[in-house]
Amino acid sequence: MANYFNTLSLRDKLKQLGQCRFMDSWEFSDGVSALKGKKIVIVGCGAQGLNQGLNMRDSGLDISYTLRESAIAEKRQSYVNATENGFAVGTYEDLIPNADVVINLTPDKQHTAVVSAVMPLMKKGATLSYSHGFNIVEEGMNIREDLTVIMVAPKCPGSEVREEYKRGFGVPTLIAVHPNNDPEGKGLAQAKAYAVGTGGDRAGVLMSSFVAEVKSDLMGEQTILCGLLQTGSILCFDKMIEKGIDPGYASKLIQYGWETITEGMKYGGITNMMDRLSNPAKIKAFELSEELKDIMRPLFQKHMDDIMTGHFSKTMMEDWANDDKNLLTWRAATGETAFEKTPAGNDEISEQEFYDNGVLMVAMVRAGVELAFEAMTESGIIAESAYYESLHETPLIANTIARKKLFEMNRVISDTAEYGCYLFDHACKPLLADFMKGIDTAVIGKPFGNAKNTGVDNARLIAINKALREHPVEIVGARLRASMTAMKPIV
Ligand SMILES: NC(=O)C1=CN([C@@H]2O[C@H](COP(=O)(O)OP(=O)(O)OC[C@H]3O[C@@H](n4cnc5c(N)ncnc54)[C@H](OP(=O)(O)O)[C@@H]3O)[C@@H](O)[C@H]2O)C=CC1
Ligand SMILES: CC[C@](O)(C(C)=O)C(=O)O
Ligand SMILES: [Mg+2]
Ligand SMILES: [Mg+2]
Repeated sequence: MANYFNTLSLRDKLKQLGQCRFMDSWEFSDGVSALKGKKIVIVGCGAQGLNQGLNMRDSGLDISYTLRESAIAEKRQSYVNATENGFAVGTYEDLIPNADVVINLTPDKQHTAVVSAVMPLMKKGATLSYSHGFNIVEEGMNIREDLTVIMVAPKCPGSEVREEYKRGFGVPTLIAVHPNNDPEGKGLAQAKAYAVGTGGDRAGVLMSSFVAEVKSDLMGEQTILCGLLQTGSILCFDKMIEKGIDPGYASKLIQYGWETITEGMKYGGITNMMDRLSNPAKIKAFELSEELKDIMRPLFQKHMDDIMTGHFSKTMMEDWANDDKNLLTWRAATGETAFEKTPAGNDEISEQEFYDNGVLMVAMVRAGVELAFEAMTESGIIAESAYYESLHETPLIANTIARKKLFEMNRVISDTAEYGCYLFDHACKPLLADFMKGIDTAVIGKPFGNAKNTGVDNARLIAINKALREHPVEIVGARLRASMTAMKPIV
């Protein structure tokens, strides 16, 4: 199998990378009808499998789960997830031959083996679905010609897919039909119905391509979404300890700080997050983030380049072939970091204090979101997609750190995201070593500035506000957030 993206002509690469249209809510007026009464079988019952299945069943669809025989025999967690929630569970032989739609929600590493096993059992004209296109785009998996191949990719962790649905809403979702596998022309209707089933249509759906999803998803998760949050957590924590801040306080400031400051960003973009700081602190955060952008830009560009050329996927697949040696070593090392091992203290930290004492964290978030967005859009990924994979998803990942630190984040995200996160983190920490030497508690751990002297230069403040507000991620973000709010009352 050859990397599918690399087999495309430049023209086709650019066409598929640039495929992205924000769909109107009227385009979902048929609801789940294209899937109503169809036998839908999900392979795997993990982070995405369980939560997508629960939503689709609540939306009136016929859902059952197929698991590998060992998972059923040993009553593993996936078996418990499915059976405790009242779903029928069976082997591939039991369920796949009657399935109209097979949804592959196993880890990316397993896709070639799983798809090779289920494909011969699938009935003629059935549909195979993914929530991430790695297998098709990076591994070049060829699917039987009579099968339709679609993708419905929620832009968030599985836990949020369920929580948002229960709130009567959904999470932004990207849908796609593989151009090589749409023999009956039904792929789009089924993908739309699936997005309605998970609640994705209520939050906004991007009509995209397998290629655009893979390249943007990999970039987001490696850099701002997971990689930089991991690097930032470790560096900020270690700096506070070096400077004598109470370890319990430092641990708490980081663990809950990302969630709090990115909540401000969720509502009003980088502009609002920065506006939560005092004027002198905002100017300092802007200066730090400019410096961070200059230092980290080549690393963000390298990740984007390695994703585009297939170098990243090639090296990760080498680790798959090596029994995940790197992944497992890096996972264990993360568990040993001082931040991970220091419990959060009992100090009360007010919402505003997370901003005031976390100026460096604000600067890191701004730098990371803008750099990721810039690297993606410079490479032909459309702004809407780049927004979801940078600014939009950062607060959702920050929530996982608030639950149980980096361990929880890396458990909830896919193994593919986890691998890329460590790769970025290992390159980024040394890159920021000199920068961190100049950092003290004025920007992490203690309030910035002197409460008695809050004066700033007007012209400088105006120029900074303009730069923040006019960044393209803010322009597209304001539009997308407005349409998400407009969609909510339709529910
Ligand atoms: N994690 C997330 O939030 C997101 C994930 N995605 C994508 O969704 C897909 C699923 O990822 P995720 O939910 O993280 O996966 P998980 O690791 O959470 O779940 C994997 C499931 O697959 C089963 N499984 C593992 N290996 C095999 C195998 N060889 N054969 C059959 N079943 C197997 C596991 O069961 P058992 O081991 O018991 O057999 C488990 O039920 C991936 O393509 C991922 O990129 C997309 C968006 C976000
Ligand atoms: C950010 C990581 C992710 O892409 C996701 C939750 O969207 C993943 O692969 O887990
Ligand atoms: Mg993702
Ligand atoms: Mg991913």
